[in-house]
Amino acid sequence: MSSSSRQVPVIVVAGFLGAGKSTLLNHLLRSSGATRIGLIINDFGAINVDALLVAGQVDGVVGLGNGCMCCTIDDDSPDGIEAIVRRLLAPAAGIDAIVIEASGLAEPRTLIRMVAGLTDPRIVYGGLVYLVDAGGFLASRRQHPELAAHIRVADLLVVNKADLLSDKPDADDLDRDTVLGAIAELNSTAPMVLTTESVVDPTMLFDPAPVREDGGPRQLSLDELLREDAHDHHECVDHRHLHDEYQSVSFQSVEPMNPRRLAVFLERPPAGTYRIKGWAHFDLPGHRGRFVLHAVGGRIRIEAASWSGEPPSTAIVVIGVGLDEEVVQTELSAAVGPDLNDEFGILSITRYFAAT
Ligand SMILES: Nc1nc2c(ncn2[C@@H]2O[C@H](COP(=O)(O)OP(=O)(O)OP(=O)(O)O)[C@@H](O)[C@H]2O)c(=O)[nH]1
Repeated sequence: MSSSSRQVPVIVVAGFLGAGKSTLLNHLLRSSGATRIGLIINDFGAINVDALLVAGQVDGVVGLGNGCMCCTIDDDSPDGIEAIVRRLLAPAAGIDAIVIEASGLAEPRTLIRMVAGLTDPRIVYGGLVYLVDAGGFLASRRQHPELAAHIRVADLLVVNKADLLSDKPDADDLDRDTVLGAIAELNSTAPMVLTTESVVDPTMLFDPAPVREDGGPRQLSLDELLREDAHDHHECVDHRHLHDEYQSVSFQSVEPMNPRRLAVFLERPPAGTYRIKGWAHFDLPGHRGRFVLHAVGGRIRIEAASWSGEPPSTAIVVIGVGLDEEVVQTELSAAVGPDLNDEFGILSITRYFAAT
């Protein structure tokens, strides 16, 4: 159990592909002071990019790759959620809160049921925090009406990427009032915080008190969910989840990449691509570090990072609908091998460095 005798809250962080869930975890890890957070990170691709990027920075990270945990986790297995939570609760770990980052395609209701169904008396369900990409929300919702149901079950709505919203009359999908109004209409009871870089006050997540208030909207929504007939794994058979439509293709190379050709891949990815994430190494003079790559609905961001003692390599996961795996592999393979005469090729990558 944790250093205190309180129950450890288990918080689920969900949200569509690229909304800012990992950014939120990183923010929590940096800003939670003495609170020790245990992380369970589920990723859709065969390479668990999110967990690999967090592991090494903190203890208590468990990665669950290759499929949404809402369908692939077997509760009774040694790798089941119950067993993982129990491991994190070992007294030596001194964990005060457990945060589960769901894959961007997970079904939040199933995750809530999964956590609420945990029997260990040392934990308490800490609520569903749902991240929304403010810039992509209206378009994603048109494509996936089921996102409305995800927002309805949230206990805390984090509307992230506020920097992409605009007050200009011709802002269309980026119009601030329209976006916020559409989200509020779906869930008027959950508190909504508008953020950039997922900067949320950690006390909004780690105070478990609101969940125990009888009769509050959180408790009611949980009760309703628990009463629903379609239970546990049967739900995966009976219902279509977002991830039924999506595929992921994973690419790895130990050979350095060609920055210019990789930038073209990110800018003009194969048909059906929505999300690209991972890291690359270019092994060029002055640019031998890790380049963390992100593309969400066509928006590209690249960050410089270190290898933290790992051997340099490239690992990229491409997620989308109707992806042709062979095309993805062929195009990424064609971007292997730097051109040492292309002195300025790296600029096609560094131009996407996030302004900080
Ligand atoms: N413009 C902008 N980009 C952001 C903001 N917050 C996060 N991002 C970027 O959005 C991209 C996706 O962020 P992640 O935190 O990896 O998103 P995620 O929800 O974990 O992604 P998946 O796990 O793939 O679903 C990254 O490039 C982030 O740097 C923000 O407030 N504004």
